[in-house]
Amino acid sequence: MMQRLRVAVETPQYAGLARALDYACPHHLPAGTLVRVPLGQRNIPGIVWAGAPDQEAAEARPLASLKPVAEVMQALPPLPPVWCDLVDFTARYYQRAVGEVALSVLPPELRKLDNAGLDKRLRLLAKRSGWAMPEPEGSLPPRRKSAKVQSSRPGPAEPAPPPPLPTLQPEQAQVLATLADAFEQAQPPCHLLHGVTGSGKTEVYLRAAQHALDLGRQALVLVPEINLTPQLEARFAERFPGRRLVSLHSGLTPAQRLANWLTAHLGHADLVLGTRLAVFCPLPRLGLIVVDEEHDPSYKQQDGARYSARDLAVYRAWLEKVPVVLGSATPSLESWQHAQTGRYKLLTMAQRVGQGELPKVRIVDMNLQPQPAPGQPAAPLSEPLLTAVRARVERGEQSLLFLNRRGFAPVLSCTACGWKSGCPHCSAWRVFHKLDRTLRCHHCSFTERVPKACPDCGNLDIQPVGRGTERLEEQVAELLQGLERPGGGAVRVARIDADTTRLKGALEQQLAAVHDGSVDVLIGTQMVTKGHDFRRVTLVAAVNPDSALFTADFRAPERLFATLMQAAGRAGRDAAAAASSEMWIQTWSPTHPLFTALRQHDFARFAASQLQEREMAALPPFSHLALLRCEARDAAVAEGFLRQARDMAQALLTEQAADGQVTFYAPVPPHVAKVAGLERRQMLIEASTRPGLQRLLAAWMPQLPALRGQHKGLARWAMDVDPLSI
Ligand SMILES: Nc1ncnc2c1ncn2[C@@H]1O[C@H](COP(=O)(O)OP(=O)(O)OP(=O)(O)O)[C@@H](O)[C@H]1O
Ligand SMILES: [Zn+2]
Repeated sequence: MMQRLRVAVETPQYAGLARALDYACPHHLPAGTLVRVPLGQRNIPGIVWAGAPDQEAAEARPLASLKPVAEVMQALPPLPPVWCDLVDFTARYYQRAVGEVALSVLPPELRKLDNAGLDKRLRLLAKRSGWAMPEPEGSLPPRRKSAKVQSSRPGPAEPAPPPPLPTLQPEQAQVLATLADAFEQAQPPCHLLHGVTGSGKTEVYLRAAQHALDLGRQALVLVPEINLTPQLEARFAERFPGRRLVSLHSGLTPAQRLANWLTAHLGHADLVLGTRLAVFCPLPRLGLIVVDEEHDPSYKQQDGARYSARDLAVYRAWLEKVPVVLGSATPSLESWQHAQTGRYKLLTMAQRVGQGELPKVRIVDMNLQPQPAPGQPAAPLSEPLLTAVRARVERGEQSLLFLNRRGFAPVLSCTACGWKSGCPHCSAWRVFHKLDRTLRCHHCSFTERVPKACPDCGNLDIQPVGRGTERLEEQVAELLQGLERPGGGAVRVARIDADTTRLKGALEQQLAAVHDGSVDVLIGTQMVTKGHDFRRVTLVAAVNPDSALFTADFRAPERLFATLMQAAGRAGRDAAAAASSEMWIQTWSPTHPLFTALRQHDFARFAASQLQEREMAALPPFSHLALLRCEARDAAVAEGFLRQARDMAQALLTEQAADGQVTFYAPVPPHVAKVAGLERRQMLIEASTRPGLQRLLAAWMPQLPALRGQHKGLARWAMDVDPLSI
């Protein structure tokens, strides 16, 4: 007999098809089953969704009128119920259609395959990896409770003997004892591991993962950036020979990503390391979630469903009743506040491994430095900093110079008429890249050759203004010319940023050169300040951190503090050299309290003062924000839409019983107002309670598509719940 099935399919946000669609099927299919269903002229992938049939839809579309499911993807076991719950929650919380979220977090390759194609892939993978094919009915391998069963399974490679384990530091041992308890609890708490840089957090993750594996479970480890996965992968692979380890991030080929996802979903992977998208990886034996550098903004997805993988990891751990560890030297103020109120369990590691000291912070007051002669570019490094770098080179130690701006110069300017290299499509400058002599817009990618003469007045003298990493590299190499390394040979300056690492394998190669000591001075963007365990770096310098001090975003200080602490943490990681390690800051605001706190390595004090300010201003975590963004060719259209949307919301609020206060701010342009020819505007909504905000959004968002017709030229809009930058 035909049955009614709800199927989640990917529909555009504005189609208004927020719910799953109904189809007919001759037999019952469990929720989570992958299917292909007809929609319009095509067959598209979908997922059977649980829940009571929609009364209204059932009346409007009787069973007999429903289209049948086109194909059941029997080759794959259904996605587990907790996975569906996580997707449901994500869709509800971040105000997106369930089908959109569900399908967008599957490997893209999976969505393309039919059952035969998938079956073929699975067989190939099973053969290559040496495991038995799943039963066609899709039964999962049973949850293994004992380690004995586990180890009898063939691993991917000939297991090498595991390396000897380091003796735990007392703080590490204490943290691990607490975590061991958590594994025993029916509903383990969320842990915030606040460990200073170099305190051995990774060792804690490794041991906790070991614990999960010993229980026959899988561990999921999230890192903020792709470029941190290879080194973490190497550390885990070395620690767990014979265990199956897969990574999940957007840098994999589609085929690799599918294979790794399948390995995890079928329960064959013991460890999954990945970036934010991995939080959705189905894991039938999940036993532990780790979120490394939990404060990192990369955990927030910036388009589609703008989810926070960190927050979802906490929710998922709660759903699956497994321990979760959020680790950071500079926790987000949201997590820190939860730890203060006892909602999260705070674990602290205040000591560096081997009693190593944290680097001494030196502030260079740029107001006191000699100014360049008129017409001359300013020197990138102040005299005292340059002297310190030279001394390191002569001692055979490494220095890391951090500048968060790539390219040669952020803008080119005509010395005669003042023309500047603006982007014709954006309200931004185009950056001068010297290597290929281009002007590139970092917002819309519009690229042109550098003009030979000023396009406005024909003057031949066009000069770079300001400095990016490419220029810093050139200038520093010049400043250090003639210097010799201890063993002989000229000083070597290298640069690592998004431009030098475009080619596959380039980053690994460049990092290897730093690790093996063939680089003396490393110049880089934020990319090099995170996570790396550089053993020979004894000096880190923030060349120009000031711009971040004075932006309008209320999170700017929190973010700058985290970045600088993390950068400082790259210095003196070898306990033997720790005492002479230094973090240098060149600034025009040397008395800024942020730098004072940094000097004392006092995160707690900094956090307390920030939280106090946030509380007074009713900002997160003391309020809850959503940001309605929209884009149109004409700014007035964008603003008109936002204003009408606001009126609608205010009308809804008077209908709803009050659940705290909700405040609407006026529509404003974001930091970069125009991108690729579209004007952007945004409206901030601030609510005193989370349920109050959620209730408003749930009633309001479905009404927005109806406004579209009244605002001709509106390109798109999106709601950003818990926005990270405003
Ligand atoms: N118990 C230990 N005994 C000896 N060495 C250890 C121990 N724990 C960690 N280490 C070593 O100390 C160094 C720093 O540890 P790790 O990279 O885990 O620090 P971290 O807290 O993750 O730092 P960051 O936050 O800066 O990334 C590593 O080289 C690691 O191998
Ligand atoms: Zn542009």
